[in-house]
Amino acid sequence: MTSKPIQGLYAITDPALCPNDTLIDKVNQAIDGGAKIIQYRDKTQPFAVQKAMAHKLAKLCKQHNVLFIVNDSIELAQYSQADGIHLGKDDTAIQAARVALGEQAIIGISCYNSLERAQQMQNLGADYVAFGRFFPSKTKQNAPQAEIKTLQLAKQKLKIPLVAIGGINTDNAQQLLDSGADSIAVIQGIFAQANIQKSAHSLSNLFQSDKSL
Ligand SMILES: Cc1ncc(COP(=O)(O)OP(=O)(O)O)c(N)n1
Ligand SMILES: Cc1ncsc1CCOP(=O)(O)O
Ligand SMILES: [Mg+2]
Repeated sequence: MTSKPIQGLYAITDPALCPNDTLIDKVNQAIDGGAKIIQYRDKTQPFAVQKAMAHKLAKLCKQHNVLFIVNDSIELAQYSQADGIHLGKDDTAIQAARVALGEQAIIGISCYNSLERAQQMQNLGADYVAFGRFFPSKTKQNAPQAEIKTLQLAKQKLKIPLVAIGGINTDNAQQLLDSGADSIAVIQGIFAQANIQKSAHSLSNLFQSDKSL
Protein backbone atom coordinates (compact mmCIF):
# COMPACT_ATOMS: atom_id res chain seq x y z
CA MET A 1 0.00 0.00 0.00
CA THR A 2 1.16 3.55 -0.70
CA SER A 3 2.14 6.03 1.96
CA LYS A 4 0.27 8.73 0.02
CA PRO A 5 -3.32 9.18 1.19
CA ILE A 6 -6.39 8.42 -0.91
CA GLN A 7 -7.93 11.77 -0.13
CA GLY A 8 -9.03 14.90 -1.94
CA LEU A 9 -9.93 15.60 -5.54
CA TYR A 10 -9.65 12.60 -7.89
CA ALA A 11 -9.69 13.69 -11.55
CA ILE A 12 -10.46 11.10 -14.23
CA THR A 13 -9.50 11.69 -17.85
CA ASP A 14 -11.83 11.14 -20.79
CA PRO A 15 -10.59 10.74 -24.37
CA ALA A 16 -13.35 12.92 -25.82
CA LEU A 17 -12.76 15.76 -23.36
CA CYS A 18 -8.98 15.39 -23.27
CA PRO A 19 -7.77 14.46 -26.78
CA ASN A 20 -4.17 13.26 -26.86
CA ASP A 21 -2.68 16.57 -27.96
CA THR A 22 -4.31 18.34 -24.99
CA LEU A 23 -4.22 15.59 -22.36
CA ILE A 24 -1.02 16.52 -20.54
CA ASP A 25 -1.86 20.22 -20.51
CA LYS A 26 -5.39 19.60 -19.22
CA VAL A 27 -4.26 17.22 -16.51
CA ASN A 28 -1.58 19.73 -15.56
CA GLN A 29 -4.31 22.34 -15.11
CA ALA A 30 -6.32 19.94 -12.92
CA ILE A 31 -3.23 19.31 -10.79
CA ASP A 32 -2.57 23.04 -10.53
CA GLY A 33 -6.16 23.36 -9.37
CA GLY A 34 -5.51 20.89 -6.56
CA ALA A 35 -6.26 17.37 -7.90
CA LYS A 36 -4.47 14.80 -5.71
CA ILE A 37 -5.21 11.68 -7.74
CA ILE A 38 -5.34 11.26 -11.53
CA GLN A 39 -6.93 8.27 -13.25
CA TYR A 40 -6.26 7.52 -16.91
CA ARG A 41 -9.53 6.13 -18.32
CA ASP A 42 -9.68 5.42 -22.03
CA LYS A 43 -11.72 2.65 -23.56
CA THR A 44 -11.49 3.88 -27.13
CA GLN A 45 -7.94 4.20 -28.40
CA PRO A 46 -5.46 1.55 -29.56
CA PHE A 47 -3.40 0.06 -26.75
CA ALA A 48 -0.18 1.50 -28.15
CA VAL A 49 -1.64 5.01 -27.88
CA GLN A 50 -2.89 4.34 -24.35
CA LYS A 51 0.60 3.16 -23.40
CA ALA A 52 2.21 6.34 -24.72
CA MET A 53 -0.31 8.61 -22.94
CA ALA A 54 -0.19 6.67 -19.66
CA HIS A 55 3.60 6.85 -19.67
CA LYS A 56 3.50 10.65 -20.04
CA LEU A 57 0.83 11.03 -17.37
CA ALA A 58 2.76 8.86 -14.92
CA LYS A 59 5.78 11.12 -15.35
CA LEU A 60 3.70 14.27 -14.85
CA CYS A 61 2.05 12.87 -11.71
CA LYS A 62 5.39 11.83 -10.25
CA GLN A 63 6.78 15.34 -10.82
CA HIS A 64 3.85 16.79 -8.87
CA ASN A 65 3.67 14.11 -6.18
CA VAL A 66 0.18 13.19 -7.31
CA LEU A 67 -1.10 9.59 -7.37
CA PHE A 68 -1.50 8.02 -10.79
CA ILE A 69 -4.13 5.30 -11.23
CA VAL A 70 -4.93 3.39 -14.41
CA ASN A 71 -8.46 2.19 -15.16
CA ASP A 72 -9.16 -1.47 -15.94
CA SER A 73 -5.86 -2.65 -17.42
CA ILE A 74 -3.20 -4.44 -15.38
CA GLU A 75 -0.88 -4.43 -18.39
CA LEU A 76 -1.19 -0.66 -18.75
CA ALA A 77 -0.63 -0.14 -15.02
CA GLN A 78 2.50 -2.28 -15.18
CA TYR A 79 3.81 -0.64 -18.33
CA SER A 80 3.36 2.90 -17.00
CA GLN A 81 4.51 2.03 -13.47
CA ALA A 82 1.32 3.53 -12.14
CA ASP A 83 0.70 3.81 -8.41
CA GLY A 84 -2.35 1.64 -8.84
CA ILE A 85 -5.40 0.44 -10.67
CA HIS A 86 -9.17 0.90 -10.53
CA LEU A 87 -11.31 -2.19 -11.12
CA GLY A 88 -15.05 -2.74 -11.49
CA LYS A 89 -17.24 -5.83 -11.43
CA ASP A 90 -16.43 -6.76 -15.05
CA ASP A 91 -12.68 -6.26 -14.67
CA THR A 92 -9.87 -8.47 -13.34
CA ALA A 93 -10.55 -9.86 -9.85
CA ILE A 94 -8.80 -8.14 -6.97
CA GLN A 95 -6.83 -11.25 -6.00
CA ALA A 96 -5.29 -11.57 -9.47
CA ALA A 97 -4.57 -7.84 -9.61
CA ARG A 98 -2.77 -8.02 -6.27
CA VAL A 99 -0.61 -10.90 -7.46
CA ALA A 100 0.22 -9.08 -10.70
CA LEU A 101 0.87 -5.62 -9.22
CA GLY A 102 2.24 -6.42 -5.77
CA GLU A 103 1.62 -5.26 -2.23
CA GLN A 104 2.64 -1.67 -2.93
CA ALA A 105 0.00 -1.09 -5.58
CA ILE A 106 -3.15 0.84 -4.80
CA ILE A 107 -6.17 -1.21 -5.81
CA GLY A 108 -9.48 0.66 -5.91
CA ILE A 109 -12.73 -1.19 -6.43
CA SER A 110 -16.14 -0.02 -7.69
CA CYS A 111 -18.92 -1.01 -5.33
CA TYR A 112 -21.81 0.91 -6.95
CA ASN A 113 -24.48 0.92 -4.20
CA SER A 114 -23.38 -2.24 -2.41
CA LEU A 115 -22.08 -2.04 1.11
CA GLU A 116 -21.82 -5.82 1.13
CA ARG A 117 -19.48 -5.78 -1.88
CA ALA A 118 -17.44 -3.02 -0.22
CA GLN A 119 -17.02 -5.06 2.97
CA GLN A 120 -16.00 -8.06 0.92
CA MET A 121 -13.46 -6.01 -1.06
CA GLN A 122 -12.03 -4.49 2.11
CA ASN A 123 -11.54 -8.04 3.43
CA LEU A 124 -9.80 -8.96 0.17
CA GLY A 125 -7.35 -6.07 0.54
CA ALA A 126 -8.84 -3.18 -1.46
CA ASP A 127 -7.07 0.10 -0.75
CA TYR A 128 -10.22 2.12 -1.40
CA VAL A 129 -13.78 1.49 -2.51
CA ALA A 130 -15.83 3.71 -4.80
CA PHE A 131 -19.59 4.25 -4.64
CA GLY A 132 -21.73 5.83 -7.33
CA ARG A 133 -23.00 7.19 -9.51
CA PHE A 134 -24.63 9.58 -7.05
CA PHE A 135 -25.97 12.06 -9.62
CA PRO A 136 -26.90 11.86 -13.31
CA SER A 137 -23.68 11.40 -15.27
CA LYS A 138 -23.23 12.42 -18.89
CA THR A 139 -20.09 10.31 -19.02
CA LYS A 140 -21.74 7.07 -17.92
CA GLN A 141 -25.49 7.47 -18.18
CA ASN A 142 -26.33 3.86 -17.30
CA ALA A 143 -24.07 3.58 -14.28
CA PRO A 144 -25.97 2.10 -11.31
CA GLN A 145 -27.46 4.66 -8.95
CA ALA A 146 -26.09 4.90 -5.42
CA GLU A 147 -27.73 6.39 -2.35
CA ILE A 148 -26.18 8.84 0.06
CA LYS A 149 -27.30 6.54 2.88
CA THR A 150 -24.97 3.80 1.55
CA LEU A 151 -22.03 6.20 1.82
CA GLN A 152 -23.00 7.12 5.37
CA LEU A 153 -23.26 3.46 6.38
CA ALA A 154 -19.98 2.67 4.65
CA LYS A 155 -18.30 5.41 6.70
CA GLN A 156 -19.51 3.76 9.89
CA LYS A 157 -18.61 0.21 8.89
CA LEU A 158 -15.45 0.39 6.77
CA LYS A 159 -11.87 1.36 7.61
CA ILE A 160 -10.56 2.04 4.11
CA PRO A 161 -11.04 5.34 2.22
CA LEU A 162 -14.31 5.97 0.37
CA VAL A 163 -14.48 7.54 -3.08
CA ALA A 164 -17.73 8.99 -4.46
CA ILE A 165 -18.32 9.25 -8.21
CA GLY A 166 -20.93 10.24 -10.79
CA GLY A 167 -22.19 13.64 -11.90
CA ILE A 168 -20.27 15.46 -9.18
CA ASN A 169 -19.83 19.22 -9.46
CA THR A 170 -19.32 22.21 -7.19
CA ASP A 171 -23.06 22.41 -6.45
CA ASN A 172 -23.51 18.86 -5.20
CA ALA A 173 -20.10 17.73 -3.89
CA GLN A 174 -20.40 19.02 -0.33
CA GLN A 175 -23.15 16.57 0.69
CA LEU A 176 -20.87 13.69 -0.32
CA LEU A 177 -18.05 15.00 1.84
CA ASP A 178 -20.50 15.53 4.70
CA SER A 179 -21.64 11.92 4.25
CA GLY A 180 -18.15 10.47 4.59
CA ALA A 181 -16.47 10.58 1.17
CA ASP A 182 -12.69 10.88 1.52
CA SER A 183 -12.37 11.65 -2.16
CA ILE A 184 -14.60 12.69 -5.05
CA ALA A 185 -13.90 11.36 -8.53
CA VAL A 186 -14.87 13.74 -11.31
CA ILE A 187 -14.76 13.84 -15.11
CA GLN A 188 -17.23 16.37 -16.61
CA GLY A 189 -17.13 18.62 -13.55
CA ILE A 190 -13.46 19.27 -14.32
CA PHE A 191 -12.60 18.45 -17.93
CA ALA A 192 -15.82 19.70 -19.57
CA GLN A 193 -15.52 23.09 -17.88
CA ALA A 194 -14.29 26.24 -19.60
CA ASN A 195 -11.64 26.79 -16.94
CA ILE A 196 -10.23 23.44 -15.82
CA GLN A 197 -7.89 24.82 -13.19
CA LYS A 198 -10.58 27.00 -11.62
CA SER A 199 -13.11 24.14 -11.56
CA ALA A 200 -10.60 21.79 -9.96
CA HIS A 201 -9.71 24.51 -7.48
CA SER A 202 -13.35 25.05 -6.47
CA LEU A 203 -13.78 21.30 -5.91
CA SER A 204 -10.48 20.78 -4.09
CA ASN A 205 -11.20 23.80 -1.87
CA LEU A 206 -14.15 21.90 -0.42
CA PHE A 207 -11.63 19.57 1.22
CA GLN A 208 -9.74 22.51 2.73
CA SER A 209 -12.83 23.98 4.36
CA ASP A 210 -13.88 20.47 5.40
CA LYS A 211 -10.62 20.05 7.32
CA SER A 212 -10.80 23.41 9.06
CA LEU A 213 -14.23 22.66 10.59
C1 LIG B 1 -12.80 6.17 -8.94
C2 LIG B 1 -13.61 5.35 -9.85
N1 LIG B 1 -14.80 4.88 -9.42
C3 LIG B 1 -15.56 4.13 -10.23
C4 LIG B 1 -15.14 3.83 -11.52
C5 LIG B 1 -15.96 2.94 -12.42
O1 LIG B 1 -15.30 1.69 -12.63
P1 LIG B 1 -16.08 0.54 -13.45
O2 LIG B 1 -17.30 0.19 -12.72
O3 LIG B 1 -15.13 -0.55 -13.74
O4 LIG B 1 -16.48 1.25 -14.80
P2 LIG B 1 -15.51 1.87 -15.92
O5 LIG B 1 -14.88 3.11 -15.39
O6 LIG B 1 -14.46 0.86 -16.23
O7 LIG B 1 -16.42 2.15 -17.06
C6 LIG B 1 -13.91 4.35 -11.92
N2 LIG B 1 -13.42 4.12 -13.14
N3 LIG B 1 -13.17 5.10 -11.07
C1 LIG C 1 -16.86 5.95 -14.57
C2 LIG C 1 -18.10 6.21 -13.84
N1 LIG C 1 -18.62 5.27 -12.99
C3 LIG C 1 -19.75 5.67 -12.40
S1 LIG C 1 -20.20 7.23 -12.88
C4 LIG C 1 -18.83 7.36 -13.88
C5 LIG C 1 -18.54 8.57 -14.71
C6 LIG C 1 -18.18 9.76 -13.90
O1 LIG C 1 -18.04 10.86 -14.74
P1 LIG C 1 -18.76 12.26 -14.48
O2 LIG C 1 -17.99 12.92 -13.37
O3 LIG C 1 -18.58 13.00 -15.78
O4 LIG C 1 -20.18 11.98 -14.14
MG1 LIG D 1 -13.72 -0.83 -15.17
